[in-house]
Amino acid sequence: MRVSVPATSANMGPGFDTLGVALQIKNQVVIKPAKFHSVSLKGEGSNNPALKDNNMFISIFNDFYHNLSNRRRNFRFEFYNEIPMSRGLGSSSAVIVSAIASAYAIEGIELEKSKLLNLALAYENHPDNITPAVMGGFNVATVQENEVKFIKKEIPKHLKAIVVIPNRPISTHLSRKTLPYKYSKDDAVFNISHSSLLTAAFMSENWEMLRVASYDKFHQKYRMKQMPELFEVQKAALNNGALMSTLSGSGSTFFSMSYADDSKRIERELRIKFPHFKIFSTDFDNYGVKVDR
Ligand SMILES: Nc1ncnc2c1ncn2[C@@H]1O[C@H](COP(=O)(O)OP(=O)(O)O)[C@@H](O)[C@H]1O
Ligand SMILES: N[C@@H](CCOP(=O)(O)O)C(=O)O
Repeated sequence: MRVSVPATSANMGPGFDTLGVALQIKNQVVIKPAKFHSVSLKGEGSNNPALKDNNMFISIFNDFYHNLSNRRRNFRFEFYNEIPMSRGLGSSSAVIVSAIASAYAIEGIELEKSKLLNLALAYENHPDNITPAVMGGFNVATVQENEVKFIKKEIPKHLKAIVVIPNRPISTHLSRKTLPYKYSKDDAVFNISHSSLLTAAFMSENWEMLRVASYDKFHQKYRMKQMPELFEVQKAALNNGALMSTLSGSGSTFFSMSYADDSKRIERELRIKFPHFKIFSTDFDNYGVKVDR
């Protein structure tokens, strides 16, 4: 059985804890019944021995598997990870979503995506990564009475994402603690209006409006202060034709979006200016988590 799940870029600038997109950067896990428990890891995290012992995927998988199954079984877990950890590309959401989906799939139990999403909420209480990880596409999401309420929009093929991934990890949990406890009414209105405009731009495919809508006063400047070079990345991406350029989740990755025709040029210019960062363009994912039995 194989489960794949996309990376996600949350917030999209002003949509703190609300907006997110899924990217064609994937983690995959293959799970096979076996005589003994074993783990193999390829790609991101493969140089981290701790992930072979106390792995967040395996502990969530076991929680669900033991609740769903009356049998005791051992498994071989083969992980193929493309999503870098603690870089603001939703690695933790990917783990949560794929672990829950895997436990149901290995027991042969159908799990509706909406139920999977609500189960994932118990592990990550902001819905902006888990929603696109499950559903794919661009999503606006909120939580009401312990349920995720969301609207999804597929992203057309003529748009690309360009990611700039610094070497430095940022823990989402710690980074959230550096944000202000209260905001002024002016800042709140700024973010509500920009986030609403950005959502309307996606829904109506008015891509030019992203150039106006993607600014934020809630989190980016506080987080980007830790890595001031990110302000230069944002400026360079926008000057070279990106439609929007924002901190991805809590960082450290910077996410930009452009027409496909512009993406290679933007990627090239960013690579020249920031040779020490990993930079590439990628498609959006419109499907979300995928289970092959
Ligand atoms: N492939 C993985 N396998 C196991 N655990 C992972 C994996 N990817 C991420 N994690 C867990 O998620 C944590 C990173 O979560 P977080 O700080 O929210 O970063 P991100 O912005 O990438 O979601 C890691 O420290 C690790 O505990
Ligand atoms: N809204 C959250 C998003 C965190 O995304 P991640 O990919 O960094 O986990 C936040 O801004 O804290």
